[in-house]
Amino acid sequence: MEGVDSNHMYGKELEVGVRVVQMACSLCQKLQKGSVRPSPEQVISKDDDSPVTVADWSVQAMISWMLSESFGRENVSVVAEEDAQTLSYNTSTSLLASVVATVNETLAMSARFGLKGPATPLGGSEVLDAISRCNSTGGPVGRHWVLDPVDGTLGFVRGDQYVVALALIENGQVVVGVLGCPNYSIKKKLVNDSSVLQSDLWQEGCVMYTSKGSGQSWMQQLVQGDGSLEWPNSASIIRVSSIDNPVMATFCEPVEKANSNHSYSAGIAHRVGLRKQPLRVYSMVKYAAIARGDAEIYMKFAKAGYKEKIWDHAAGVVIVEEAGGVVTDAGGRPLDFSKGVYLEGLDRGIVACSGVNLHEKIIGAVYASWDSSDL
Ligand SMILES: Nc1ncnc2c1ncn2[C@@H]1O[C@H](COP(=O)(O)OS(=O)(=O)O)[C@@H](OP(=O)(O)O)[C@H]1O
Ligand SMILES: [Mg+2]
Repeated sequence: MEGVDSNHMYGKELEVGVRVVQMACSLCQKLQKGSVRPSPEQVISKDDDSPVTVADWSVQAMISWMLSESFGRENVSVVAEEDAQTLSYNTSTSLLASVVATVNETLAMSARFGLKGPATPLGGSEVLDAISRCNSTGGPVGRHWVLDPVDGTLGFVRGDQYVVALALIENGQVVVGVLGCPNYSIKKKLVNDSSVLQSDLWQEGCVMYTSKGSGQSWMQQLVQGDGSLEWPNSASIIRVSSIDNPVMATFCEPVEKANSNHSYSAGIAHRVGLRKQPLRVYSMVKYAAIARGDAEIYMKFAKAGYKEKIWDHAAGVVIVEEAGGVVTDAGGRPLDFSKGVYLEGLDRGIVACSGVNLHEKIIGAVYASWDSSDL
């Protein structure tokens, strides 16, 4: 019952990654549940109409700062979703103040997560600097951290599923993946005792992680309350589902029709004989569900012209693969993380499956139906 330890390849990167993602989840939970939950005016619309909140900027600042501290600023290249422009406007003083307060409150808990915080609280310019440093564009050479501070921001704002996603790419390959899922519970063992509420048997939130080539993905509980993170820790190996009969399979897809064509995926589902209603879930929790065997298929077919970003997939893909699953584009080719910020050359969409049989069926159905679709 122990997680991958620091003797493992990428041991230090994995350990620091898990620690900072745990800390980031704690930050997000406080914001999502607490009195400081973002008010509507603190949910800002970006140029692509997607929302951004204090949580997105605070997580990015905190993780960027911690990675620099742990590996040396000059060695760290981070490709991440947010920039600091909006926060730097004169009109954003109170927004920046909220971010700075949230970052410092979180960094003050560093010791509980086995990390070292700053000697004195960070100022506004240091926080802006930490966010802006994550402007790397990645590429085929060297090491690049890839961060989606809050993936599924809509889910976060609505009190639903979201993740903190951190990955490390080395020479174009995803080598470490960490997914923090604050609202995706771990089911504890069922207890045959009527005095115990079943709802008390669920532990809130989990963190999944892996390193490439380990052949194993792991899941641990989210640190709750005043708890501390132990490492190597008590974690469980997760494995994809063994179901390969389409009749029994569950498929998941994005909640928003704007992000994936629901009627096209329904057509694919019909062709391969999937019977269950789709599980519509915000964020990379869809990859998490495949990795731990709660669903068998994840399909995403974005509108023509939309370019998928590496931070929306990197951590989820490696965790699914190491848990025994298959992830490709809709043409059946591996996703290419070596081309910078975007998954360049992506063919039609993304298909993640628990095994090769289901995967072959879905890809076959895409080839058989694409020309008659309006995508
Ligand atoms: N037009 C369009 N098409 C496809 N994908 C888009 C599009 N616009 C945005 N995005 C990206 O989708 C991320 C959310 O994807 P999800 O799978 O979680 O979708 S959904 O929220 O469940 O509908 C979302 O991630 P976050 O911004 O981190 O929430 C975006 O990066
Ligand atoms: Mg995202």
